[in-house]
Amino acid sequence: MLKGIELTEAVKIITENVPQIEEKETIGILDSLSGVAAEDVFAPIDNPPFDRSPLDGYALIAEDTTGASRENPVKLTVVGKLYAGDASAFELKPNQAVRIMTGAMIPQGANCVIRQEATDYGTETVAIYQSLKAYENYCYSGEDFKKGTKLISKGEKLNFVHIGLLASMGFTTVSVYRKPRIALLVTGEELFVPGLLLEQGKIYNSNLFLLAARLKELSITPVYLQQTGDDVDVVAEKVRQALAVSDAVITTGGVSVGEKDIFHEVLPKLGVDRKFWKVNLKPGTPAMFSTLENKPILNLSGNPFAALATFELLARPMLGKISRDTSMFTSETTGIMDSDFPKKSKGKRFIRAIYDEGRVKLPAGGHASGMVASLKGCNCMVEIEAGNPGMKKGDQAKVILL
Ligand SMILES: Nc1nc2c(c(=O)[nH]1)N[C@H]1C(S)=C(S)[C@@H](COP(=O)(O)OP(=O)(O)OC[C@H]3O[C@@H](n4cnc5c(N)ncnc54)[C@H](O)[C@@H]3O)O[C@H]1N2
Ligand code: MOO
Repeated sequence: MLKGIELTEAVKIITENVPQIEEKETIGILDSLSGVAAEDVFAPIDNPPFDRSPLDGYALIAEDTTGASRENPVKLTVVGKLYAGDASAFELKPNQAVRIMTGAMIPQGANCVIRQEATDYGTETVAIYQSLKAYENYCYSGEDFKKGTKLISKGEKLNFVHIGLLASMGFTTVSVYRKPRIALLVTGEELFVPGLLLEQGKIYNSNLFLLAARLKELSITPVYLQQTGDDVDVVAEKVRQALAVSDAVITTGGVSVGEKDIFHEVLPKLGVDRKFWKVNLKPGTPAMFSTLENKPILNLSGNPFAALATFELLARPMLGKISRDTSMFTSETTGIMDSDFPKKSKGKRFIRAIYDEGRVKLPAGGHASGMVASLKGCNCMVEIEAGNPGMKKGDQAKVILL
């Protein structure tokens, strides 16, 4: 088999040849979940916007409570009541208190709040059973964030915390980079749509669903999902259609050396600039990458695990670059093998596995690239370097987290 390029080289070629999304859009904050901030966001207000009570109790002047205890209470005159949401018009004088609820503005002149449990709950006058220090039980305006603070930086991926924060600043919309539009096209005359009764020689198309679901997990909704046979002209037309509506096209099947491995004919027909064919890894060796008018086409192997492995290794860096979402890049760790895994082939190999607190377990089922069932429960791939005859129990393994 023709020698391919190394994985690092393949990733470099991909990331150097895909454009980043430049278009920004202003969308509702809830719709921005998992979007990438296109601008810095500065707080337009202090939060909280006013000094407020953290307790249900009485706002008062700490100096009035000196020496107060249950045996020796201090009596203060209650001059009014403040609920959360009330605008305070009070100006407290010595020996006065205001009945106050959690979240209400602390009135002018008061410098602390006593919890109601340390009083007699009085309405005209209140007995104070405890001595307080100035600014005890006191929430300052701006203690969460000050007006002008940069709370979100351009390039940050927005999660539920960012969205809560945007709301707490009073924003209803936020500027994000447009989400990438990804097209998925799977090829193969043998493919049947799930739901139809299988005929002899046919299999259900699982790749389209596997990869579409994976994209969704990565917070990308594919814009084009198509299954087609092995007709070169039809596939070429579908790729054209897919490119017209997307930022990148990912396909599976038809990239190896068989007579129906049609992408060798489809790509020249489209007039693409093919950047590589074959990467020195298993599964998914015959992956191909091209660009057409600056848009990437990534052709992955048809075997479901090969498609998934190369999606993780090649498509995710591509998506990371396009979307500017750095969490799209896979992360690595190391773990100790719980069992042996002998490797026959000489080249680099990725196997499915389960990473759990520093240990790497292998699933019970088979590891062939056409096998899907044993993928269940797997959350990583172990990278076994070229030349390594296999992993032994107790070996340290390089783990790519899925
Ligand atoms: N003589 C050689 N034969 C093969 C070689 C080789 O070097 N010399 N390489 C093998 C390797 S490695 C791989 S990987 C496969 C890759 O083939 P393709 O990427 O061209 O994929 P297909 O032939 O179309 O399909 C492979 C396999 O996967 C099944 N498949 C395809 N699409 C789907 C789908 N959407 N859902 C589920 N399963 C799918 C397909 O039926 C095949 O069984 O080539 C080897 N051959
Ligand atoms: O490259 Mo393939 O190992 O059979 O998926």
